[in-house]
Amino acid sequence: MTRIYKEFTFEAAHYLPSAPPGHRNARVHGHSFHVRVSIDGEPDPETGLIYHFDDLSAAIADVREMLDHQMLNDVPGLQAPTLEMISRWIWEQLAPRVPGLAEVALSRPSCQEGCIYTGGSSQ
Ligand SMILES: Nc1nc2c(c(=O)[nH]1)N=C([C@H](O)[C@H](O)COP(=O)(O)OP(=O)(O)OP(=O)(O)O)CN2
Ligand SMILES: [Zn+2]
Repeated sequence: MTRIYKEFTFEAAHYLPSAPPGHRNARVHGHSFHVRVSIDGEPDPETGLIYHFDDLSAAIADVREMLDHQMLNDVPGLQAPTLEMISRWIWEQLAPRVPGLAEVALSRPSCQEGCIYTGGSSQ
């Protein structure tokens, strides 16, 4: 198995509805997010490609457009925009059009924290 990946960044605002009133996480604030999207597979013997980066870039651009400079809480499906939920949401957008999707790794470099979603159970 071979893994390829593409990275992108976006800036967005959010608040955490679960935070207690008055807590700083309950107030609207912004973050810079970094995302790495990974695909597993075997290179096609003819082309040498698992999946063309141009196709991955096109799928990522559509997802980025929905997140960049947005209020994440207003994005359908992101009413609780934690790293856990955003990484899962990115997976759900990409999975129908990216064969072999293996991992969505989302981080906030300024906070030294992140989340890795690899699909599977929603429990
Ligand atoms: N398990 C999780 N815990 C928290 C999340 C999360 O997504 N998953 N998110 C938050 C808030 O978004 C909060 O803004 C993050 O706060 P913090 O870790 O304190 O980082 P900073 O506010 O210091 O980030 P800066 O960008 O450096 O200001 C809380 N918990
Ligand atoms: Zn935050």
